[in-house]
Order: sequence, then C-alpha cells, then structure tokens
Amino acid sequence: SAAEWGYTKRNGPFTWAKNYPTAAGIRQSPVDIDTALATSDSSLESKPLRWKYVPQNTRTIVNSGHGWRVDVDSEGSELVGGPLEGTYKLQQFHCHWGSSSDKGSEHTVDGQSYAAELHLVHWNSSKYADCGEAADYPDGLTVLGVLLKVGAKNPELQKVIDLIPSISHRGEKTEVKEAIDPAKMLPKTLSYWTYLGSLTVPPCNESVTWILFKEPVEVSEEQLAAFRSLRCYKRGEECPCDEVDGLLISNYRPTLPLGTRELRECGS
Ligand SMILES: NS(=O)(=O)c1ccc(S(=O)(=O)c2ccccc2)s1
Ligand SMILES: [Zn+2]
Repeated sequence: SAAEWGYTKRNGPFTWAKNYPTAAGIRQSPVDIDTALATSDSSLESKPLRWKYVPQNTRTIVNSGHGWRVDVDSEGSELVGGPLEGTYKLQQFHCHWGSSSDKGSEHTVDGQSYAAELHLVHWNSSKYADCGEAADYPDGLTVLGVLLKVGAKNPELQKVIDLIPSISHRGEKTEVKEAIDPAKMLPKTLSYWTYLGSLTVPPCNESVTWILFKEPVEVSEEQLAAFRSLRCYKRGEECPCDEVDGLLISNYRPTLPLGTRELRECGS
C-alpha cells in the first residue's frame, strides 16, 4: 500500500494532504489557543459538562503504529452538556508526545507546548450507529483533551505504561486486566476551551467538537520515556520509518490556523 502516513520527514504531517485532502481543510486540528481570543459563553456555563465512564469497560490496549490506544466498550459511558447536543459515548483514549518534554502536546496555549496530550474520543450516539459512521458528520465526534506536563508520576496512566512492554511493536495488542478509570485522568478543575475542529490524524475528518481542559495534569519523565519506547513497525519486519530504530519518539501534529472559527471558554 502507499507509504503509510506517520510523523517522519518522509510521511509526516506536511505530506498528509497528498493522500488525505481533508488535511488541508479550514476546520483542522490542533490549533494554538490564543487565550485573548476566547469568548466566555453563558450557555456553556448553564449546561455543565457531565460524564460517566465504566472502568471495567476498558478492554484492550494496542500499538497502532502511531502510538498506544486503549479501546473501550462504549456501553454505559456518556458525555453530555457544555457545547454538546445529545449524548456522546467513549470509544477510545490515547496520547500524543514529543521527543523531549519541551514539546509533544498537539494544542498549544498562547504558543506554549506541553509535554504530551491525552485524548478521550467520544461519538454522538444520539444520532449515529457507531464511531466510524459518526466520523463522517460535523457533529459526529467529541474529543476531551488533557494537557500533560512533567511532574509527579500519574498513577492511572501508570496502568497503561505497565502494559507498554507487551505492545512494543505495531499491531500488537493485549487485554487490559486492571480496570483503568478515564475519569481519574481528568484535571480537578473543569474549565475548558471549545472549538470546532478535526481528527488530528489522517483522514483528518472535520467532525470533532474539541473540548480542551485548561488545567494541565502531571505525568513523570519516566512515564513519557515509556511512551517513546513504542516501535512504529511490526515485529520481524525491518523498520520502514527513518526514526532511530523505529522508535515512536514523537507523534504530535503541529498546529493549524484557527481561521474564522469561534473559540469559546467555560470557567476561569
Ligand atoms: N487525535 S484524535 O483524537 O483526533 C484521533 C485520532 C484517531 C482517532 S480514532 O481512531 O478514534 C478515529 C475515529 C474515527 C475515524 C478515524 C479514526 S481520534
Ligand atoms: Zn489524538
């Protein structure tokens, strides 16, 4: 198949539009959050964001070749309120990071990068049958974004990190035995920015309502180093990417212009 997309010079973000024209669209993510542009919106304040997750429903963790991803059984989960119409269900969560902790988040805040960014991906179960269908509609998906900064070891994320050695190569997956509670990976204060954007990986569908929490959550340097130990190629195959021995040391997309999109905020 055509050279798979990735994050190296040869197949990275600036090449994606060749095979995925939507990547050159006007509603792309991530963006730089220019906090001076954000407008506070009473309608957001009047409908608090509410979520319910079922830790026992975290099923498997997989090395997608572009990072780790924990797939969840959507049943029993829900996300409502804030900018959202209807109910969204959790599909999966994953992370983006950089080769050193001075970069790695996808969204930036007033030009500042964070060490990593956690994404909890939800789909509109009020209107669509599943995540794949929802991805084709402008109100199909919602991603909760959590900025990660270097600090204390994150105990909930440690449950993911403990599984990384068993998914070291692309395509490997393993059962998540110890329940991981996505709610425990969210910040204490629920202030957020929200805008209309896209998936940050190909096919970059413009179907995501982004909700990015303002308060960063801590993760340790050792935990970030564990993320970078994932390999982008299959066991037994040679490394196609020109990353040093195919280590997934960086998997974040640089920011795209917000353009004429509205950036709203809720909470201080
Ligand atoms: N970084 S991100 O949160 O925007 C993101 C990347 C990939 C997904 S997805 O695998 O859920 C997915 C969902 C629907 C279609 C294709 C992929 S969501
Ligand atoms: Zn993501």
